Amino acid sequence: MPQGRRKTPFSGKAKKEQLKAKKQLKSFDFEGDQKKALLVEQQQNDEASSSIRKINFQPVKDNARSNKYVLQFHNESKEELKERREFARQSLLHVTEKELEVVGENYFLKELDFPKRPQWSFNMSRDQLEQKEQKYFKEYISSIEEKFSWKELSFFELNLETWRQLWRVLEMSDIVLFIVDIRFAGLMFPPSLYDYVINVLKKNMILILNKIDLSPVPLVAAWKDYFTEKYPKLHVLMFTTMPGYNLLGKQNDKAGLQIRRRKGRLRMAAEGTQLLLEACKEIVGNNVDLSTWQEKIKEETMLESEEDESTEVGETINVTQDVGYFEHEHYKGGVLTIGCLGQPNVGKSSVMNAIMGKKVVSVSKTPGHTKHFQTIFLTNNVRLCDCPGLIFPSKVPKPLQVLMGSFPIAQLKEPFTTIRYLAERLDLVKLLRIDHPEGDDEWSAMDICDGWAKKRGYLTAKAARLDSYRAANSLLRMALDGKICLSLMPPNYVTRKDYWQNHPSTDVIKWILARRTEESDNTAGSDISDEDVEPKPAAGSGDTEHKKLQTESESDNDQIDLAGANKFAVLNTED
Ligand SMILES: Nc1nc2c(ncn2[C@@H]2O[C@H](COP(=O)(O)OP(=O)(O)OP(=O)(O)O)[C@@H](O)[C@H]2O)c(=O)[nH]1
Repeated sequence: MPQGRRKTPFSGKAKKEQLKAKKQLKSFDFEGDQKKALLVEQQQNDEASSSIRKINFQPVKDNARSNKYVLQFHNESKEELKERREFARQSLLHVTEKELEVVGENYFLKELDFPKRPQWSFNMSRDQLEQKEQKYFKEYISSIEEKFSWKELSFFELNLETWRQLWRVLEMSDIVLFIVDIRFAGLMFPPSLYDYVINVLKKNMILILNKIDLSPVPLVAAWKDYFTEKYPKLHVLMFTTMPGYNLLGKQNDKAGLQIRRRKGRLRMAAEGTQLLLEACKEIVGNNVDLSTWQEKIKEETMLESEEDESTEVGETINVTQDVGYFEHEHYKGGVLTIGCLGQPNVGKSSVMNAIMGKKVVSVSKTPGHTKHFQTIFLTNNVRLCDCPGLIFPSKVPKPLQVLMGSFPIAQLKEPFTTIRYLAERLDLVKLLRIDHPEGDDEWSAMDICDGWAKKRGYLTAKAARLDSYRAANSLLRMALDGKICLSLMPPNYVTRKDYWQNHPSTDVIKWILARRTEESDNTAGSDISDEDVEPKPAAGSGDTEHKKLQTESESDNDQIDLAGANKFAVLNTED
């Protein structure tokens, strides 16, 4: 036998697999599904053996660069996932309304600070700066690992590149605009960021409570008051990027969603924007002349909705390239720079569009859509800067993070504990009008999913069993959109409901919502009648309306999102 490299035994099946893989690699130069699948598979294999999970990974050839800003989270272990799946099969427990009250500091612990940019100077080379930041970030992660186990922590951003985006936006901004989704406001606002912006950077900070169309008006008033009291230097504003949502009146009419849709061009959220302008005026004083911005709002308010919807994505965008060094000077050149920060999916891009009165940055239902910060001039001396969504380290439970939109639903390995979280706080059985799949009266999260799968006819392709996974995904998407609407509450809200019901700021809230018709203040999150849930279709019209609804809601970039607040329409929509 000739001397040389010893061959390892190779089965016929393994040989076949090898040849198949080679064939696939040969077709690498061709664009198409095969190449995409190969790259995603390659990424998944890498991931399985790594402690870091990369999310929204793009299957492109030049992946090193394109995927610089992908979300990176700690990978959950197999045991963790197994434990959670078993938990989802156990009977649901009832959670009282009082337990929806949250105190942010219990989740954003002091020991869980966010990464700050290490000291730098103009004498450092780009490489030196890069290395210093990498070393710092590694040490930062190790220090967290020493104090906490990954299991008890939330998903939070582990991609240094994304934190760098935050550092740059913080450096270049005169005012930091932090945006939260009102439904989860208490668990989206990191006190450590407030402390850093106000006390270390000595900058001003505005908190935008966005998506107020999704929460009851008294609850919005209570959240505003909570933040104003707790963070005295914070300017707190309420906002919706979908004002005039209820322009067409009744909401539980036979036509369901369609009647709640505001028709016409995408317009500026003028009421909310006016309040933002006033807050900015108070902050900048005489340093920047904001009269052009005021003019813009005035013009917009006077405009009739006859104009065309103008979509001008990228028109005035100046995607700022890597800014390694940036020395901040307040109101440099008489320009006010406002940096928009917040967790993924809170509506940062939508807020920018709503302030502009036209679509200038792209919006998506998929969390983590904005990858690189971008700047845009609102007027000749007001500049907005949109930062990618950032998840700060905390102890917010993972199922809740999914509902908050911090984690892309499509990438979830185990959606059922999130359904459990939801079903213990909202009466999903009643809301969805589902029957127990086994005729029982003890419900588990899995039963809810199976009940929904049965109702919607979701079956697996191979064995034609109920597709619980698809049902769970469908329910989570509805929760993200606000069709199934869960809102957390500030401390002591439940015992003081009457007080908030008649609070003076409820009038301002209704004005921001631009509601023209008299409506109940508790539209979101209240009880649902049978009539609301399953409206009888008008003779001969149901089918067409239903189809229209499907096509319109499919668009990922649909700024005037018809789904929005209408939890009454859960049975009218397709996912
Ligand atoms: N109901 C309601 N939905 C909103 C509002 N603002 C934004 N949305 C929806 O929230 C989703 C996320 O909006 P984006 O503007 O893409 O959010 P983002 O914070 O830029 O997201 P990332 O790119 O993940 O950082 C989209 O489906 C929007 O239509 C609002 O005021 N009310």
